[in-house]
Amino acid sequence: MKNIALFLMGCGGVGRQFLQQIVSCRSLHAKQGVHLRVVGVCDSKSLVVAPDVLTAELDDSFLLEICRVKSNGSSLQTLKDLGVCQVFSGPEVTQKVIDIGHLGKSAGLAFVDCSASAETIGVLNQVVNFGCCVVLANKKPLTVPMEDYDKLVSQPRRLRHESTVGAGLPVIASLNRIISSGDPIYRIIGSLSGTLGYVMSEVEDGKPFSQVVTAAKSLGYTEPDPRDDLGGMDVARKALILARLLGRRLNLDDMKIESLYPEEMGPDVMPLEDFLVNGLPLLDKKIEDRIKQASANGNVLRYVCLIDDVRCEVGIQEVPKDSALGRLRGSDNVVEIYTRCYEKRPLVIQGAGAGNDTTAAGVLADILDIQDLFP
Ligand SMILES: NC(=O)C1=CN([C@@H]2O[C@H](COP(=O)(O)OP(=O)(O)OC[C@H]3O[C@@H](n4cnc5c(N)ncnc54)[C@H](OP(=O)(O)O)[C@@H]3O)[C@@H](O)[C@H]2O)C=CC1
Ligand SMILES: N[C@@H](CC=O)C(=O)O
Repeated sequence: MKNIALFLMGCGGVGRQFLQQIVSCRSLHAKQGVHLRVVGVCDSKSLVVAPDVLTAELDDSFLLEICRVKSNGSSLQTLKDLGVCQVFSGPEVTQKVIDIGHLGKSAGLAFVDCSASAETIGVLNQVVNFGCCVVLANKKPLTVPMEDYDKLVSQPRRLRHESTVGAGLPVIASLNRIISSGDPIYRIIGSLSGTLGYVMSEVEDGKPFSQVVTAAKSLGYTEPDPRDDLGGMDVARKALILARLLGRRLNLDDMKIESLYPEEMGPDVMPLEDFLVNGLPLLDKKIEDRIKQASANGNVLRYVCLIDDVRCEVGIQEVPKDSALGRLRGSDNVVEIYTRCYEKRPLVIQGAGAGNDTTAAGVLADILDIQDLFP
């Protein structure tokens, strides 16, 4: 039986779904001759770890208890019946996580980043250096300045990040296959935000913007702060990840990013709760008017991402209702890839582009994909 040791960073909507999928896929994985051994889990403040990272694991009932505690909004410190597991909190957590990476060096260990933090890059770069694998749902480690990015991607066979673009859709895998076949990629165009896709199509159907954004948040489509989606930053990160995969040496600062909310409603000015309760309704009329105007022209609004040899940009565009982008509904993403082989008729990838379930499934598939790197 192949034994894959995992350490999970981030136990929010995606992280919990990931743990639940591991537990529910036990018999399937056993048939495939694989066992996923979760050795530790951390959130923003605490860490729970098995007594011996080389041999022990957090058992399934304990993993489900972690999910229960975290979904109640409690800290890992409130976990009862720890048995032989240990909990750490505060400033020592980061060093403990790095120590675990060091231990995992010989036996094989994958760090799974399901956080939404830019701060995990320090730990990830250290554990990559130790020889660990890294699997990401978190886009931020891939959109750091180039110097840190280069370190993270220095061992490409040990890095997987399918869920960072298009949730569970096979966007990265398809691009990697095209790149390795030597087929030049001329252009990528698409709608890569599940949240903005859902918001635009629901507002088109007559619902208020503020109500639809709140629904997208509760459906698990948005980032922890939906302004990351509404401000275009989340799509910009996805576009940057794709552009860097194509070899472009760009940073987020180089990109033009169009926002659906004004600066005075930004995270540095307005607390999240205030934005959700008071800020969002103030935007209803403006968005509704823009959508009506597009409709009067026979069009719909879509938040579009475009990457070619010179451009890497994201923003709102009016597109014909009956185009591939215009026909998108709900949280679906669509990506069109134009290459020498797909010159006139692009390779098109389409489907659910957000949600905890599909994202976690993408992470799980990435892990099974690197099983050959484990003893
Ligand atoms: N939902 C979706 O459709 C998709 C999501 N993603 C990505 O998945 C990631 C997770 O999203 P989601 O689950 O919704 O986010 P949540 O906000 O629900 O959860 C984030 C988790 O990360 C933890 N965390 C924060 N900082 C750190 C840190 N420095 N180290 C370790 N853990 C940390 C939080 O801790 P605490 O509990 O203490 O706050 C929390 O448990 C995001 O990066 C998102 O962009 C990617 C594709 C699709
Ligand atoms: N918030 C993101 C989730 C996936 O990356 C989106 O809406 O697409």
